[in-house]
Amino acid sequence: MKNIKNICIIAHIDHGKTTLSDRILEITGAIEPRKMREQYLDSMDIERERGITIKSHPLRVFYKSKKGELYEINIVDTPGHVDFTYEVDRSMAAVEGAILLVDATQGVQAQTVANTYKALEHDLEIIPVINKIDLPNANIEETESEIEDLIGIPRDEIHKISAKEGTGVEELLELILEKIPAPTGNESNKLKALIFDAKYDKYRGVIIYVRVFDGIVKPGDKIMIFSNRQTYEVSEVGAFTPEMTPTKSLKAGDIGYIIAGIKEVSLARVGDTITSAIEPIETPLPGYQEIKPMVYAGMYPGVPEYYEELRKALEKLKLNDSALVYKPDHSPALGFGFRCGFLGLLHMDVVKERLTREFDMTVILTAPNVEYKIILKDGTEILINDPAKFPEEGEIQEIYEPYIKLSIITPPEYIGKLMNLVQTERRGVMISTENAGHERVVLIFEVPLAEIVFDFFDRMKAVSRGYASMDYEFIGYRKSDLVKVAVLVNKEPVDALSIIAHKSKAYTVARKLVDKLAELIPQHQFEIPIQAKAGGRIIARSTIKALRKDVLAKCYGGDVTRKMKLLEKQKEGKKRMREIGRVSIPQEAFLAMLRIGDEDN
Ligand SMILES: Nc1nc2c(ncn2[C@@H]2O[C@H](COP(=O)(O)OP(=O)(O)OP(=O)(O)O)[C@@H](O)[C@H]2O)c(=O)[nH]1
Repeated sequence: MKNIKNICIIAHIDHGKTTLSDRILEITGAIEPRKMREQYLDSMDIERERGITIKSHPLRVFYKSKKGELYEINIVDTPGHVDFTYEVDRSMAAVEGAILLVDATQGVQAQTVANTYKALEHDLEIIPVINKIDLPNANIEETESEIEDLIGIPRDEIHKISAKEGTGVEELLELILEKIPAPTGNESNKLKALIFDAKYDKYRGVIIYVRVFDGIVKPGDKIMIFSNRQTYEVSEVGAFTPEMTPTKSLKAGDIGYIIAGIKEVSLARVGDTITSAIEPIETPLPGYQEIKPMVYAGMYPGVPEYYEELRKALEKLKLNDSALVYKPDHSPALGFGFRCGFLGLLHMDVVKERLTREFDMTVILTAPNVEYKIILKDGTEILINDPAKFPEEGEIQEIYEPYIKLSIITPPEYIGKLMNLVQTERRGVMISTENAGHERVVLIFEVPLAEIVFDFFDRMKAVSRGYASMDYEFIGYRKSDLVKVAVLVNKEPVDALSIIAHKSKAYTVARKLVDKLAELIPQHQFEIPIQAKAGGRIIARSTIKALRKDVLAKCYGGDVTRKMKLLEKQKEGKKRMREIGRVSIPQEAFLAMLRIGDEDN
């Protein structure tokens, strides 16, 4: 087993992870250069379009060292987005070492630091690597200072490469052999394997990505998934070369996949342990957690009759997305739908896009929310993630909201604007600042999660001209002074539009919300008042003036087909509207809350 090395690559988006993997595949001759791109990059369209990799395949290559010894190197991917922190953690539990890859033109970013700390917690051996040294604007010395200051690795240990041109990549492979410890574990022990990812395949069911710590697993074996005690018979095991290639077995130290007729990914969750059904181990691998959603939103079919279709689509999505949770819900305004939980806003967008692309479903999503903990006057504690279901003010004793530790890395010139954004606009409190090299500062804040789930990322990028990067972690619930702001359209409450706001901001938020709604809801034949109500009082009001014009008036004298077209167009538009009382509310209005910051940008 001493000739196996298992590693992950920690890198910020675009710092060159894929390019480095490609080069390694090429150098080790795992794949013909001509075939490489299409084969390796088989991730989802959405990921490509947004320029992020949520997760790609692990890789297994064989490398003959300069001394002539043959090694198996397994490279596991770590997703580069804060929504998927738990998956990063589990991927790290599957390996013994990490390559910390930093772009010489961009320097160290927040996510890179967070993931490096995580690697240190897992006791991984870290090899720091500066990439893109071929570029004329590479700032190698400054990047070295940043790595030294932020991570505490001396600069003479930092390796330099150009993943694009291949410079230093072979030396990097030698460094991996030299520095990364071989996996420990014993083939003759009982089977103990960690699930670090799972994908759903239409034809083959769930494909589990595993790291075997002890024992051997092969086709025909009966395995058990530890947390739910379900047993399955293994039909295939294999390695990622990079395409899935069946092997006779997977042994202690190996990374590979198992197929065992599992029907949905939620039965084989990331972090769970696989053991033998005949001779199970007693204690599972540490670190398994049920994934908990951070952000919730209501999801309703664009047309009410499509409820059943939406239910089926969500069921299918859930087959390969174990982090998605949903339960049936009903809103007086929007009818039957679902309350869905997501890991974060990126995850929410991915789900929404997949519904559109893969199932041709248009959905109405309400503004995302965090989950509040409420202590009622009678002492009961409840968790609420839907503002519409907030108890009456008179029943509430105390409200607690989730807080996060937010770290932002930025060039010093943007400190003022960022502090203003976090402290003045988002109720954040600064905890510390620290210099990293000469050109970067790390700012640490504590902020309510609710304040960053909306448009924080975009605002941060805007005020820092794209230079700041962020990362956050959940730190617990804190008592807070919050109120529900309900919205009435034409005197009727529209539950799906209600929001939770801090008391100090309720007036401003309510004002902006009613104004935005007045912009987004089209004029009708009558005047429509839009009111915001909090603590039993109307705190803001806006009015949509009555429409006097007849739509067909402008067609006067025109031919009948033109009139028909116009009416047809109106009908199309109506599909995306919801009738609340006598008022048609377009889908955008339900996300008005997300857009009230638009004019400040
Ligand atoms: N000049 C130069 N460009 C590089 C080098 N390495 C990567 N690049 C370029 O940097 C860009 C991003 O590289 P990727 O390998 O896609 O980065 P990544 O980290 O995999 O990005 P994500 O998968 O989106 O997280 C691409 O345009 C690469 O061609 C290098 O050593 N030199």
